[in-house]
Amino acid sequence: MSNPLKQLSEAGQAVWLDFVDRTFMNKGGLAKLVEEDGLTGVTSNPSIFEKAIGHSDAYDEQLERDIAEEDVSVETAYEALAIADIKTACATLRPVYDRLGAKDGYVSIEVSPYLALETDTTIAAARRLWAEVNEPNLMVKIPGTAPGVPAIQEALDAGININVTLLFAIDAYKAVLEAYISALEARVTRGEPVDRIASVASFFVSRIDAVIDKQVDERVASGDAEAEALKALKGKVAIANAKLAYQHYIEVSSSQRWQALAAKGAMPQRLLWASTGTKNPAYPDTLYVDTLIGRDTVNTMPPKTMDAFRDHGTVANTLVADVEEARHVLAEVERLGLSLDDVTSALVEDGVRSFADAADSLYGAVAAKRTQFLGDKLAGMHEDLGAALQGEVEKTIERARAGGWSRRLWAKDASLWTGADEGKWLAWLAAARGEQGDRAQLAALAERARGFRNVVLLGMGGSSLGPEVIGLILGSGPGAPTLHALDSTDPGQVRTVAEATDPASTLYIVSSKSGSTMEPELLRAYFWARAEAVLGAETGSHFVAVTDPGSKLEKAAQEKGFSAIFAGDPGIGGRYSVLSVFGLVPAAATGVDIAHLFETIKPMTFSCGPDAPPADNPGVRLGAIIGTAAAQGRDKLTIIPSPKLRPFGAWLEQLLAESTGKQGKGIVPVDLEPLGTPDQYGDDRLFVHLHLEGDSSADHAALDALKAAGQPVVTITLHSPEQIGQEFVRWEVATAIAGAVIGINPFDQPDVEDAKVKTRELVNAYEQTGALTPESPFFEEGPLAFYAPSGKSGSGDGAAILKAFFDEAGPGDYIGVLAYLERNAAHEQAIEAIRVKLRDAHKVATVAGFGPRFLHSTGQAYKGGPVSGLFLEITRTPAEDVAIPGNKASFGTVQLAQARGDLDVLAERGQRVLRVHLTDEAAGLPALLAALGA
Ligand SMILES: O=P(O)(O)OC[C@H]1O[C@](O)(CO)[C@@H](O)[C@@H]1O
Repeated sequence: MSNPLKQLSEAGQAVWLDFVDRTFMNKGGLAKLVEEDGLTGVTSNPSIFEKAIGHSDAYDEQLERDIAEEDVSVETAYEALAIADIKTACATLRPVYDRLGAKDGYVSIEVSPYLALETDTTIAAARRLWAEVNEPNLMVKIPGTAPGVPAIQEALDAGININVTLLFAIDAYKAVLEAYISALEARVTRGEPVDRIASVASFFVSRIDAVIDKQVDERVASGDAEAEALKALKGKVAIANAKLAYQHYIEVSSSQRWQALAAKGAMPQRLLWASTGTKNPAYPDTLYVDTLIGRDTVNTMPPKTMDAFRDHGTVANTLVADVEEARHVLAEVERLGLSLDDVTSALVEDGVRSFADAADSLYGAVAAKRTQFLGDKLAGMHEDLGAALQGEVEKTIERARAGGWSRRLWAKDASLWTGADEGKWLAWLAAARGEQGDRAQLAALAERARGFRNVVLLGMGGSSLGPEVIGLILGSGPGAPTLHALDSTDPGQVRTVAEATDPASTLYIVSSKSGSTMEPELLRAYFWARAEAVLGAETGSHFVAVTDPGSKLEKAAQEKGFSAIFAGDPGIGGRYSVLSVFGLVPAAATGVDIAHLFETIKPMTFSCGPDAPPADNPGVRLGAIIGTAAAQGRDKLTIIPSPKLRPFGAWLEQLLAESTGKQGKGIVPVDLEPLGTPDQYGDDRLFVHLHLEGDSSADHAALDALKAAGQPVVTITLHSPEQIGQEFVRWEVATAIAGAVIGINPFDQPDVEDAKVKTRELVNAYEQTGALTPESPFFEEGPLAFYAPSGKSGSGDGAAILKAFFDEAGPGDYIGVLAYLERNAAHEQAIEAIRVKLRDAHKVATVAGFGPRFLHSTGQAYKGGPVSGLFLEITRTPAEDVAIPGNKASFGTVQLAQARGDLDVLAERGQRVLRVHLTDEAAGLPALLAALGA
């Protein structure tokens, strides 16, 4: 005996299934419905796939296979799963399609819900899905939003079957039917066939009642005078709305315009009742099927509704019954001020949002599985944040998800930050994909560099720190030269590099994005003269430049006959440039295999992609954590590296500090501060353990103790040192996102400039007068001379002055030791001792920098970031200075000018500062350590 579902088709209404699931289809569930219930179609949507893929392991095998190719994005991986299912469903329905001569037997797949409000990308997506599924009984589903309608028309015009989804309002449906007819007419005009183009208009039903009924209940509860009339509308409005939509369909079908198309074989665009599962348990479970039965329509049912209807549905020609009553219902809706227009437009918005939410959850599930399958190919991350911070982080992640931050980052949407020029500074995303740097030019350099023993890199900040990390962690390739990165004007340091590198066997890389930074200019003058004395006319062949097009350095390199000039991308700021030529040129010159580097990086770049929602996007997630921690007062990001990864912090410091430290906000990175016990820390820290698998250093136990004491710790695990390349990508994304959380532009560095200007003034004055502007210490003791900006001083002996200064440190403050000294092991040790002493005495974070290196890095945050610093600046009179060819000022003079300029600006910004000048280089530092008790 024919069951009610079958009777429906006999009454002219197609029964479709609003459900797809691989296991269900593999077990023959779909075929059974076709066979036994007369099913003639299938619809899917992002929520349906989310349920299927996100909550079962039926897709794991394919997913694991697909993402073995690591450059498969989450979206591509998801689509491959969905397309495979849709093809299976198309094959199951194909006999129906053939039997009915294309009148039915369709399977729908929806374009990405993120595109619901974009015409062009929707058209492109529809074309892509149509081509990829490549089955005549496919329908591509496009939301019938205002921007969707032109996309629908264009797709139909191109011969693609379309299921228009998310229709709630009769006017929206009218626009869609018009688009269908116009598309067919255009085809007829061009002499193209129209008899195989199918379309349905999916009119959503139950959601309307869900909203209206709620409004009715609220008004009744508030004692509305029209309570009875309002109550009479409950459960009626959605059906009335659908009935009147059908009346429009009948009207248009009988029009001459349609008849002309029908004569050419055009099939009607059927109304499809969607959202037909009953939401209100008080209503019959077959309500939205029983009441909407009519010819040339479709009802797509979730399995539960289908089972209910099969069991106890009633088939009658209800759709055209009681039309006057339907009109009355809608008139009542208006009379009672319920505004169906408002309800339906809100429902469209909700519908778009809820499909996007479902897609987020779906993409998140795919991204999480992807991470699982990538295993050790992807550096891992684990959080122990403590309940309070974790709760705040989850709120940020939800805000980021709802706001589409992963997508907006990659779309270079400046409104993610301050809406300034941020969009212009995101070319580092392409660099992360390995799209920067001419590989042939790099290979040629690598080949030529093999003839050298040393590579001397002259550059500051972003032009030196990344290459130095690569050089120190990955090392030189076999037979390739050794890297010496020089980012200082310290005469001792300049001399050390000069003495270690014979010009005859040295390749010099002068690296500056702007091409006008003072330090590389002076270093270039010095090393050029030194090389020229040995190499004469051959000097240029030992020099290469890396700089942005049109810079002063580019011009100088051309004039001097440098052997190569590598052009940077002006769309990348210095600190984000490591995977562009600024990092790749020194890496290639020292024999790093660039292709292999990007192979290693790839899993991270894809995992941080636009389609990986924040919770499952390693970069965005980390950004949410560090940004939220900073906003909650945990703004001292303390880097605890495995020994082999120690160099990474210098690069990370610049990235975090220069990007976020401005407008009195931001993150203060704390690098190379030895790990202490819980009692030595306040509640302003976030620890990041940069862990290299296999390292069993003592820090593990200390970190466990911190976690147990409630300090937040993020553990990042690299499975090999090579994965350091992945961390460049993760942290660049994280920093950009942290900028969005903190609410600043992470791509400018406004405060660095001020110190540069002050330094320039001092150096220029020196060039004219032969002396720096005079200054006098407020106190002298042996080899120590104490300076403070005007009006500030101290009393007692050196130890007392230092004590009084540091005693000002309170909770949340930090102490900075800014050493304008040679960066060498002995000085590093001395500074570490000072930091530990001060941290333990005052329970505050300590940072340190060698000047002028840190000026182009953390200096931005010290000047523009939180005004909670106490800075001890250490300068000295060098025992042996180094002259700079073509300049009156020596390196020692320039360095001192930089220190003074820096101190002035720090003081101007309200930071607390004290300078100790070592008048005797050898005796000074021990005397200072003694005065500090370190
Ligand atoms: O590559 P350039 O233009 O010489 O700049 C070096 C560094 O100086 C800074 O501009 C800060 O002074 C950094 O942002 C940059 O990385």
